[in-house]
Amino acid sequence: MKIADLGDIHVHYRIDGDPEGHPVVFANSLGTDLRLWDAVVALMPPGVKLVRYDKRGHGLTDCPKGPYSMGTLIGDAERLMDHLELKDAVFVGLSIGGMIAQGLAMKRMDLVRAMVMSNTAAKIGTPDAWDQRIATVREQGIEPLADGVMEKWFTQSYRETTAFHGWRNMLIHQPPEGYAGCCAAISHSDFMASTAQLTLPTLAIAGSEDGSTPPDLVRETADLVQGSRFELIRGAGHLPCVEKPVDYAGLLTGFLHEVGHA
Ligand SMILES: O=C(O)CC1=CCC(=O)O1
Repeated sequence: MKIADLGDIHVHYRIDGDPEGHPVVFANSLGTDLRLWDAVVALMPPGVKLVRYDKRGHGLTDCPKGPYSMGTLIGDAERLMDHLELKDAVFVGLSIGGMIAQGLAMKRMDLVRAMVMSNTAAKIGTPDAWDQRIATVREQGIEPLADGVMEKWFTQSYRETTAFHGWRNMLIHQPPEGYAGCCAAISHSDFMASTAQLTLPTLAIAGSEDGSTPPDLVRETADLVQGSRFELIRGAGHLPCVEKPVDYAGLLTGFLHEVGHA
């Protein structure tokens, strides 16, 4: 197991692929840990260094008291990349991970050579809805939210599989403090103005049945970035890397070739 000591936080990360290869960094969504990328990582081409991590309050990373700010989450990604001496990465961010990607690309162009904005937006949800979610988690834990969240994450047919139960368990086993802390970070974030200033190779990916960041929202966000293109994965919800890993890995591999990373 790999843990980075960043001074005020211990961050769990994992490296697969070629240690000397071009870096690809994966940042996952709210309520998930780095296993989110297992199926996609297994399908990546040779010659790339695949780095993933658990954001604060999730997985095996420390869970400091919340609420967290998006700036702190971006700072964690930045400090982890500096710690691992990663530069010129393709940064793949899903949902809140995609918000981290947008913020990091704005702050540190030396770290982010290109980005994948997966199932994300410049602004996700409304502060009222996030406040309600935070209140529920603080009073009752994550379980009462789980069925509603699963309808956003997965299509009906995936929700009938055995594997589905593992993802539901992943959600409800996250520390409530960390989950609520990240909800607060999303609630207060609006990257509309800053993302509109970005110019870098960008692949936006949406899932046709995504109940959290529907395709039109992802497309609108991608349109803010000069150098972006948009791809839709059919038959997938908010986590197409889980539901359609072959399609997802195919898009990612094509993009890595385009930017000279594979
Ligand atoms: O859990 C959800 O509603 C989906 C989601 C929104 C932001 C994120 O990271 O995941």
